[in-house]
Amino acid sequence: MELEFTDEQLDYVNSSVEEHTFLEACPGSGKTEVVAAKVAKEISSWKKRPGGLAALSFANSATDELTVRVSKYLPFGRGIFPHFLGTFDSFIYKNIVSPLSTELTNYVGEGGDASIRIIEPTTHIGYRTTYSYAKRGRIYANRYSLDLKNNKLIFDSGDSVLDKTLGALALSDWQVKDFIQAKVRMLQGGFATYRDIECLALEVLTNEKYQNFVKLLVKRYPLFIIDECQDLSEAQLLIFQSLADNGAKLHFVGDLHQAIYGFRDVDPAKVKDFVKDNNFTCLQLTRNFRSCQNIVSLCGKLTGRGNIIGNMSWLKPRCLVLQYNNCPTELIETFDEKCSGFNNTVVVSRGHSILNKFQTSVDKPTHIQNLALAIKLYNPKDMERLNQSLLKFSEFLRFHLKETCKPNSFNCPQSIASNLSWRKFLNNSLSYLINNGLQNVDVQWSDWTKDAKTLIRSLPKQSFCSEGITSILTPLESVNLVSPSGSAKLEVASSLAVTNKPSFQFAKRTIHGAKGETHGATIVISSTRSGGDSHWKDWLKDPESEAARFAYVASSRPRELLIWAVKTLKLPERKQLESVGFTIV
Ligand SMILES: Nc1ncnc2c1ncn2[C@@H]1O[C@H](COP(=O)(O)OP(=O)(O)OP(=O)(O)O)[C@@H](O)[C@H]1O
Repeated sequence: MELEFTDEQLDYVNSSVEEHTFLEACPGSGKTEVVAAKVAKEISSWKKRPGGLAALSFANSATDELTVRVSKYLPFGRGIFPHFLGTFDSFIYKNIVSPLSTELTNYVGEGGDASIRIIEPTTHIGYRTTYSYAKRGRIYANRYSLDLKNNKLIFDSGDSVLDKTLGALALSDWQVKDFIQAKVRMLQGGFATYRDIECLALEVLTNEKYQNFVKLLVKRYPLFIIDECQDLSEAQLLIFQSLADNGAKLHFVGDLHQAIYGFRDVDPAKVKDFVKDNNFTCLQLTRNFRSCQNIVSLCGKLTGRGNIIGNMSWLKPRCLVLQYNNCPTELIETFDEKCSGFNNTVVVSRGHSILNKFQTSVDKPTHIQNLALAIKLYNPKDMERLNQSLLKFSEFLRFHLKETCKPNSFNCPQSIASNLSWRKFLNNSLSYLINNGLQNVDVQWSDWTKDAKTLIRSLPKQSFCSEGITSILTPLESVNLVSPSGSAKLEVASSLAVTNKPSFQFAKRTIHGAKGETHGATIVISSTRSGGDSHWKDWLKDPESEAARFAYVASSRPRELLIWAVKTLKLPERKQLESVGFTIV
């Protein structure tokens, strides 16, 4: 269906590319469509060849979506070159760091190819500090990055306890040197994390030595359009500051009220300052085409934003609070009843542990429990369960293969080009494991694990594994699987306690996973205790906080019905929720 753009949307599509511009887009405002129309318009009338524009997103899925929509506006067969549509990470890797990789790292490569290999912080590699720290042994050089602006180390290993422990250390100069030297050795060996690539890009942009390169880079890419700009970290803002200082024009598009990546040093206040300091022209999209006004008004109160227009208001309440005594799963039948008739109901919560309650009694499955859950949930006739099953199996494999994986792709290793072939492999493997008896979970963990070990070791030899997949499965040939600690004599099925309730068909997402989605009805589950960012009281405490933004992102997903499921309320608490616009059921 062709959209008729609103005046606000057209203002952005027709905006000048000779000025820095910030398009503040409320939820459901058709931001992706508007950005696609803008990119296509600029491509069609582009006068700065051989330069091109760079339209950057933060996830591969967002880039794919943008590319499809841009192509729709362009004449058939029209290529994208000299323009760049891709992720921020791939842009700086390909256009800033790769051309200078040997100069930056001393990595000479092989056969004239000095491409740096990207690795994840969780990968085990041979580069470590010389000394041990915090009783955690020698630290892998890909577990941390260097914060050049503030002159400190940032620990970002994916293991929050380790990160906290190491982050709290008061390091002496010789210790900092040890960390830096390990990092230098890793870079010299041709490996880097995406955060290292950011550091190297900053080095290029700020070191006078590379001034001519930067001048050419800005000629090559005089315009940057950045989607979801609220997710820009401090280091990424520094990169854009240097590009702007050298003459590039920036278009930021996003919603500062949807910034939920505080854990990776993202602070929307910094983006706001950047926009102000660089005199951006500010435009707004204030029409929400997704949600009815009842939901839009409530969301406005969460983050103190009141000028958004939604779809038609309903007289019947569309924002409900349901109460549970101990566990939100008590409400499964009420959810069914309240959401019947709405397409696409999704249960959303801050973390996985609440969502897992709707599936299993295991809060944080270990890798062997992931394998058993994958087997137990496998059902090719039920897409939701099949996806859960493939995901759990891919997590099990990721743990054992230690490969660097692509995001949002069922942990598909970087070296496997096709996500689809990886998914097929996961499916074939599960079906192989099940056909060979692993679906019998009415046995003790010790027996089940023994069988699982034999079958997993034989996986690389199966005919459904392509050559590429077989080569990365080598670690499985000698894999050792053991029962979850203290559970060897317990029955697998009962200790997993997977919910088989057929009526509970709703999809489940964390708030991060639900970002950008549209639902018919959204059920947001609050945790039982406040004090973090997963409880409704945390969400209502301060409209400027990240907790409020979590509630905002989750609650702005539904078209028709928003439910918050909370632990039994006292009278003042009921009043508090009613004052935001909820009807307490
Ligand atoms: N001018 C328009 N007229 C009618 N519908 C529109 C218009 N612009 C956008 N829409 C519709 O609005 C809906 C929401 O758009 P979209 O999902 O792109 O929102 P978004 O801005 O990316 O939201 P969020 O930031 O919450 O992810 C889509 O179904 C889109 O087709």
